[in-house]
Amino acid sequence: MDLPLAYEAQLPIKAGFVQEALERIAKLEAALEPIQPSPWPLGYRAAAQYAVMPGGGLAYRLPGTHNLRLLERDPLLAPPLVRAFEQVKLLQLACFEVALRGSLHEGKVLLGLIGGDPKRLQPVARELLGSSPDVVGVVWAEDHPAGRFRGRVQALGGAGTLLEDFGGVLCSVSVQSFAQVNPEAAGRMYLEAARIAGEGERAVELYAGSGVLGFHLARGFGEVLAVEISKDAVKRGEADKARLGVANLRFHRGDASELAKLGAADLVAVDPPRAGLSPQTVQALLETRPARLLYISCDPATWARDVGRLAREGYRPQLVRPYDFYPYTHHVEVLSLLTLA
Ligand SMILES: C[S@@+](CC[C@H](N)C(=O)[O-])C[C@H]1O[C@@H](n2cnc3c(N)ncnc32)[C@H](O)[C@@H]1O
Repeated sequence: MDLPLAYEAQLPIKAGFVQEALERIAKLEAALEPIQPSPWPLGYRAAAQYAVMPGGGLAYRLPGTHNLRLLERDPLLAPPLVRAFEQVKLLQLACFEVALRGSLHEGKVLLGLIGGDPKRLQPVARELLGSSPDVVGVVWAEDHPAGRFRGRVQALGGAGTLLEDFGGVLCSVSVQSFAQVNPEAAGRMYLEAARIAGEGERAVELYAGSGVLGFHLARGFGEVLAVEISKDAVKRGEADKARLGVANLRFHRGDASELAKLGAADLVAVDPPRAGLSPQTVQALLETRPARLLYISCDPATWARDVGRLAREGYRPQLVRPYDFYPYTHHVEVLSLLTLA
């Protein structure tokens, strides 16, 4: 049996990934703040995706292969998702993948069925919604070459969103667009991000998702503009803004590289996907030259590439803190603040 590394032993290794990326890729010397552990080493995940086994059951796809490993249980899942997993794994599902998104705040789960024919999946969705105390909404999504939830999405019944607590701010989550998978760890990070971002007249948040960080920044800035490409995320953000009554946060559906057209800001915050900033977005940042740049990343290598590039143009890291959002995986999140020298 493979015994995983004890949780406490994983933390210095992950902090080491970030330190090494900073030194070897960004070519910068800077002391890291201590890594922030996840509040829960197991049972932390509020979102997960599985392949559906041809004869039934849920499986992980082994990295870099088409091989599947059938799962009896998934110890990383948070309690509401554990119960949903137990129900969903017993269903005969004529689809390719399932996605679960839960809320720790509400104790409920949304289910996404990916691939197959939505008409054929409708009866099983209805049956699940009628019998499950945990699964409260089901959507179908086309199996799209550009990735999960990039094509058509159709509601099969029940709720489309749930409310989740991210650092004391209740924001909506859906199965088809991004929200952090470890809400308690992420909530701590959003609070620290807003603290180090400080105050000012105007902040622009790029790669904003539904604006969870933006709601935190809106306490310290006169106006926050949240820029996001996903229609579903912006729709959720607009609904959250109305529910929370936050008048000084605005959403702009568009590409992060449009920054230079969006007006001056005291602070620009970025939280890109794993690929990091596009060359056009780096260019736009260098044209805009905000005095403070908050950079949140889920990939230390692309973060260090971008930080190295920005450092050659005068930015210096003032604070770098790794966060462990993903215990028992090799992933690590980085919170950083760069300022103009
Ligand atoms: C890592 S998520 C961060 C979301 C948000 N900051 C949060 O904490 O929930 C990255 C987000 O960037 C969005 N995105 C990806 N490419 C983009 C682009 N070129 N311009 C704007 N947003 C983009 C994705 O849809 C996703 O919501």
